[in-house]
Amino acid sequence: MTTSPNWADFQYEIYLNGMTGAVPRLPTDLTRLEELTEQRLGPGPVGYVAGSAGNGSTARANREALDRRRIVPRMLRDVHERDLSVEVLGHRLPAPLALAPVGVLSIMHPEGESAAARAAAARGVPYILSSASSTPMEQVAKEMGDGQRWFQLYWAKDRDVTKSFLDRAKASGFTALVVTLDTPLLAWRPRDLDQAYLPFLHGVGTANYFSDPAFLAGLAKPVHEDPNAAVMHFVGMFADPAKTWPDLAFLRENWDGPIVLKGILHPDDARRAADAGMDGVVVSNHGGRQVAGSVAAADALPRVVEAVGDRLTVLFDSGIRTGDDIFKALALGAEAVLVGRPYAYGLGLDGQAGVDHVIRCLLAELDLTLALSGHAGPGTLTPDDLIEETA
Ligand SMILES: Cc1cc2nc3c(=O)[nH]c(=O)nc-3n(C[C@H](O)[C@H](O)[C@H](O)COP(=O)(O)O)c2cc1C
Ligand SMILES: O=C(O)C(=O)c1ccccc1
Repeated sequence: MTTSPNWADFQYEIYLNGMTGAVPRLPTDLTRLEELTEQRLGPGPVGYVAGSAGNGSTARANREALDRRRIVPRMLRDVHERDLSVEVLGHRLPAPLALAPVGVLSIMHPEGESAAARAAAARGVPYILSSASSTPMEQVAKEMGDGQRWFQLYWAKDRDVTKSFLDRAKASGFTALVVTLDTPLLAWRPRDLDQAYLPFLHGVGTANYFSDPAFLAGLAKPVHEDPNAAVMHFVGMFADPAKTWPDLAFLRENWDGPIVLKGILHPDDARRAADAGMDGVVVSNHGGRQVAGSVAAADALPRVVEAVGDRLTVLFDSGIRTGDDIFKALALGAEAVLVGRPYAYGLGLDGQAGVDHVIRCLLAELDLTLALSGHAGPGTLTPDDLIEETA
């Protein structure tokens, strides 16, 4: 009995459609989406999505660390029936994939996070809604039906706002909480600086705040009377560089479901997460958008898995672009991966259908890579399935 769809069927579907002359609306090599999106949407919004910290070396290192690891395929291991499903945080997922929290998605498409969330829900893939979404969480939740939803928390300075977000997320059916720790400040991002472009200064990505009673209580005037003051209030409070490990107790007390800390790169921080009663970590450097010169996420992953793999759920993101990238992250010990920019570009190019395309390409390619490498599912992957090339 398989609990997961046959993801590789997408390949047959494409070739069958080709018999009537149809080709996919978007490229199946997802690394081409960034350039296409830039051609269609122009440099402003795409610059924000594609941009990273400093001179881009962290984002490049993320790719190099995945590329440097090569798969060693095994033969004659009966892979005719495959199941990509995995158990993550007490839920069975149809594949080891979730959509990463990406804020301000209305700069990519008018339906923004709602369209991405619907695409994820339709494939059974968890959607992690950003605190900085363009649409209030209640609305996005409603559009997801019974799709799995996790809420990403930007841990605000103001306790009342944080508490209010947690209560709203709970009431809207979000099951897991993903707390992003690597963005207590926005990093030095030259592409945004050179364009002097930050979406939320234009009121994009503030919907959860501007619809929040605790946030609104801190404003002297209603948002429509003084939108600039509201934006400045958001900028001053959306994150808090003064937070320390003991502060996690507040989140643990106010959230019943699993809590995952996002942005963990050091094994000692992973151990502290476990000691603080957290349920998981996302090994991530925010897609290279925060610390310029940071360790590549895939290079940090094995040490974190070694430190806490037996105690915590270890997830991974930063640089995943293909099915074989997912294979590699799983072989290094991640239980599932998140993908960020590729689905944002899919959204920009073709709305919900574009996000669906990205999900199907990634999982079809993962399925085929597993099969061709001698694996009927993620469960048999080990670090031994990779070799690391030396320069
Ligand atoms: C445009 C953009 C906005 C993002 N917004 C958030 C956010 O609101 N919260 C968060 O935790 N991470 C955010 N991230 C980081 C992603 O969750 C994820 O860590 C990263 O995109 C993974 O790398 P990848 O883009 O190479 O897949 C954002 C990333 C991008 C590209
Ligand atoms: O741009 C980002 O990477 C990000 O995480 C963010 C932070 C604040 C608002 C929107 C997105």
